[in-house]
Amino acid sequence: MPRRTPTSLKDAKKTSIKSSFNALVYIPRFFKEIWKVNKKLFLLSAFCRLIGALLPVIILWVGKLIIDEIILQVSIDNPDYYLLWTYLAIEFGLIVISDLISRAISLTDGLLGDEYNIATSVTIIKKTNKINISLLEDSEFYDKLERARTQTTGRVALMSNVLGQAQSTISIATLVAGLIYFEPYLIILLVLSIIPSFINEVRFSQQQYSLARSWTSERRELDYLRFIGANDKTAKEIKLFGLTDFVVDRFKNLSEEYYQLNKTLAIKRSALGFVFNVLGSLSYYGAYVFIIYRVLSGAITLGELTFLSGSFNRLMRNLQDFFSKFTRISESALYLKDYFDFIDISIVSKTKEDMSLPKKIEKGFEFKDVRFAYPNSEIEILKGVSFTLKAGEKLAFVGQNGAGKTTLIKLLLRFYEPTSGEILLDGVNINRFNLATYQEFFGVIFQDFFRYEFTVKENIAIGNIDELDNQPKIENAAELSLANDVIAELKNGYNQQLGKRFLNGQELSGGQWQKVALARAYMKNAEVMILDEPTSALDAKAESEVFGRFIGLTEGKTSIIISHRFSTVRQANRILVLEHGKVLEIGTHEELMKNKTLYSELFTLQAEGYQ
Ligand SMILES: Nc1ncnc2c1ncn2[C@@H]1O[C@H](COP(=O)(O)OP(=O)(O)OP(=O)(O)O)[C@@H](O)[C@H]1O
Repeated sequence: MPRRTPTSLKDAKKTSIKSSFNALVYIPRFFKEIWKVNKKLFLLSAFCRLIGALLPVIILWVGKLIIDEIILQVSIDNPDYYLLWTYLAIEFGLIVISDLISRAISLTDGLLGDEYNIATSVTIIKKTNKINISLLEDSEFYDKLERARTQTTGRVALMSNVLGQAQSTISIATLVAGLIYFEPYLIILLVLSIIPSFINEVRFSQQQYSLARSWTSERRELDYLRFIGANDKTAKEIKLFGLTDFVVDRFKNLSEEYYQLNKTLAIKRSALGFVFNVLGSLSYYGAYVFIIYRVLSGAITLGELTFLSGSFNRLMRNLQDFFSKFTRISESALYLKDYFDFIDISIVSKTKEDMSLPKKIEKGFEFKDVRFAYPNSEIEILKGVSFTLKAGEKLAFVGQNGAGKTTLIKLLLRFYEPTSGEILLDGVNINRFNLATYQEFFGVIFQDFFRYEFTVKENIAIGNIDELDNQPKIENAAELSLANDVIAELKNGYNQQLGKRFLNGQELSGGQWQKVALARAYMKNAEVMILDEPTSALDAKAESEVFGRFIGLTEGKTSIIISHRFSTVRQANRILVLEHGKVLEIGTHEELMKNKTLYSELFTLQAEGYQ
């Protein structure tokens, strides 16, 4: 893992305040998405918030009426308490409604948040699937994906905050109206009490976001270290090689760095926050003194005093909350930008995908002087590769580790585009076909196939998930790949959960996993079959049997086999020997043996090893 130069707080300040305000433009789109998720719930939440916004001023007003009524009744000879008890009953009713409303708000927010969460997770998974592999392997892009993925809870909080903000705005407007009606001068004190803490909040939340953002890849590294440090897959090596301290030190050093930067920021934020809050309290008491003075001079009633001081206090808290939420919103809106940036990534092909795929391959594939370097890499992996894969032919790729065999497959499958040269199918450049339908053409098992911790049945059906319920087809595929013997030993047969992550899961050996994965290749009747070292973990007998079946079954089918075992390779119609990204030789086993170059040398070497 290459480490970047440590990011300081200063570096982290790069994202400007302006950009945080700019990010607010994503809010309407965000709400459009939430609206689409559940309209009824959204309307219910908005309605509750409207009621919740009006209640504070009404409660304060009823409080004023109660006090004034008490004073009135105390001062007269024949008191009548009917109105007083009525006011009290109304206030009680309002308090009950207020509680009900706030619970309804958190309930609707929670439910809406959960639904939105599910919807965005699905969107991210679907989008990731559409994005080209080359982009997924790019670390900058990966960081974007990570931010989009991990900020799901942040987005839910954002929704509550924005809705809460709308509620606060109405609440504030009604309280301000009351204040203006009785004592307009109080507004000046209110503004004075609020501005400093607002500036403080904006500044620090901005820095917080910038810090978190600039540390995306380090946080990814921390996650990775946490994963390898406490994981069943790595436990063997970590214990055996005594790697615990190495991993712990690396984790501690990196997290300590982040912790320190965060700590500095948090301390500064709290200290300044305290100072500004004291300023706020000062102005509140200034207002209080002013109101008391007005009562003493007979300008306003005691009831109005409670109303005004209550309104002022509430307003100040509401405004502080409003501004701190505002900064939190603009901070989360920046994450929103990451999310929309991710889902907006253009997946339009650079070329016109206007040709229709042949129903059946007529001539075959042709690589014409294909050169290729992986994105962000200077190293040319393929250096002018030319060959043909004829329709119905079985071609084997042979070559040393890193020669570029798998890379050839990745180009054929259009995971990447050649840097120069072209790949043709029946004379048409493959990038002229619709990508999804083109890829449908292939049945591929990679050497680093994924071990899905699902049931055996699902693991096999992954080769053609539409056939998940087609048990005979799954069993047939398992038989062809020899996985049926493995499954026969499992307690729950085809329904056995694989892997150790979930309850009652059963772990398989490397070779057993390979047999299960291999069965995927037989799940669809693909035009082209590609097996990239599919038998490396099988014992010699099993391998020969697997290949015997494969050859028999794919008779007349175009296929590619990559293998380091020459007993397998020799069964192919032709063999392509790749060396340092170039075609060294291509021909039948007999032809290559006669050539007496790399193939015959390696074949003889391996044959001797078996004697
Ligand atoms: N995603 C990638 N980004 C950058 N370089 C890569 C990537 N994948 C592979 N390479 C590099 O490309 C070269 C060829 O890799 P490739 O997997 O095609 O070799 P191979 O012939 O299949 O090897 P093996 O027999 O070990 O499977 C290697 O040097 C490897 O480091």
